[in-house]
Amino acid sequence: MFSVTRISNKLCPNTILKRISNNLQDGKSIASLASLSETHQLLYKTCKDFAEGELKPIAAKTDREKIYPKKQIEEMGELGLMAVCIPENVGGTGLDYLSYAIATEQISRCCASAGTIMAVQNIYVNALNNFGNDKQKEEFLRPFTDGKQIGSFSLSEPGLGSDASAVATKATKKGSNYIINGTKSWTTNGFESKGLVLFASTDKSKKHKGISCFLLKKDFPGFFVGKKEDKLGIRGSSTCSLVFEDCPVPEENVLGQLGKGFNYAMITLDGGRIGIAAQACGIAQASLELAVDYASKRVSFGAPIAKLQSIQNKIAEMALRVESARLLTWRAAYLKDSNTSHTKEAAMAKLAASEAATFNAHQCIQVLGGMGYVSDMPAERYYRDARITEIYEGTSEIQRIVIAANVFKEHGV
Ligand SMILES: Cc1cc2nc3c(=O)[nH]c(=O)nc-3n(C[C@H](O)[C@H](O)[C@H](O)COP(=O)(O)OP(=O)(O)OC[C@H]3O[C@@H](n4cnc5c(N)ncnc54)[C@H](O)[C@@H]3O)c2cc1C
Repeated sequence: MFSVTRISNKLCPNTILKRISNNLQDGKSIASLASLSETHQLLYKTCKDFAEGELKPIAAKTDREKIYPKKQIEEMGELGLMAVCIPENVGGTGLDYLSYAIATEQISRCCASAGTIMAVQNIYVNALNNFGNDKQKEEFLRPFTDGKQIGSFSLSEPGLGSDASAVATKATKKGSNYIINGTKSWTTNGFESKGLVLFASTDKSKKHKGISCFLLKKDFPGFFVGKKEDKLGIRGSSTCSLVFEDCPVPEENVLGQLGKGFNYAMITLDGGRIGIAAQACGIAQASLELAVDYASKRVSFGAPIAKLQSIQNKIAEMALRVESARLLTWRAAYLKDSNTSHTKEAAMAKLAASEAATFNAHQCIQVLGGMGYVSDMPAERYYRDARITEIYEGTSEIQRIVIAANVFKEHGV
């Protein structure tokens, strides 16, 4: 069995990713889109080995029994995967976004549920890091970097999803507190998380300019967790509604500036979409690998089905889609790392990768025939897991709107 402690001790006194982070700071090499730096290759191999040793064996049970993979998430925390792009001085791993994309793909290739938990946790810490003050970082970020405590990011409501400006949850100032009332839906990690980034309206008349962002702990009075949703896929990751009934939040828990919540959500989701694109690449890659392996072994009409041109066409198309999607994902990460605008590129990456994941999982089942349709093989799980990547953090329809708006802008229209 792969051991986090063993590999950490062998390679460095802290965690392997911290060592990688030091290499990056030494300026040894910067990632290019054509070939990964030595550092990123080492990260890739570490995450791949971990995921194959620790996540692949539990992925089917995690899905079937809807189990939160606590031990494995804590190990991912030890590896530095729960705060990948957070500076070391607040407990993070201090790596770049390309590293985050590489790591998320490898985790999701073996267990998409773990990939979801990791992606949303990284969104939570990134929001804290980008918009929080020092005191908020000490309370809501540092203790959330090692996988022992995780966080959630709650924007959606029963009446809002794609239209993120329609926040109905209210935050009313009373003395030195804001009193929160309302219901949030679809909160990933909502069942296990101890910290929450919450969006609520402090001034409904200002529409999206009246949305603010708050930091909450699970034990605040008036904060209730609803039932876990019974989902098609990513069943090891919890999705819950959250209910707030006269929940007092101290005014020092406003994240950033009042009325800037909508901007913060959009900026955070630009980065988050790169993570979901990477997750989708992982599912697309796993589907391709399974189809190739099966096609080389399954004999029909006296020869492996890999010899059939119709199977070869499917494999070619699957490989093309996942490699194209990965390049778009790495490009978006590279632009983010270069502090360059990446809204269009993140939307393109998410759109291409999520559609590659659903396409590849669909074709994988076709290549496996009947064996693709039963849970003895992971193809049907890939098919179910892939589907969410076209929905959360902006549906495919919304990604197309974002891309088109940016293309028109580029052309001065
Ligand atoms: C498993 C899961 C986990 C999630 N995790 C989180 C989380 O952690 N935090 C969080 O805040 N949210 C989360 N979400 C919510 C998710 O982001 C929303 O479900 C998603 O944004 C879509 O919103 P909706 O479900 O309200 O669909 P709607 O917005 O009602 O859309 C329904 C359909 O209409 C289309 N549509 C809507 N508006 C337009 C338009 N203007 N043009 C074209 N088509 C349009 C959509 O593309 C979609 O096909 C999660 C959802 C799921 C299912």
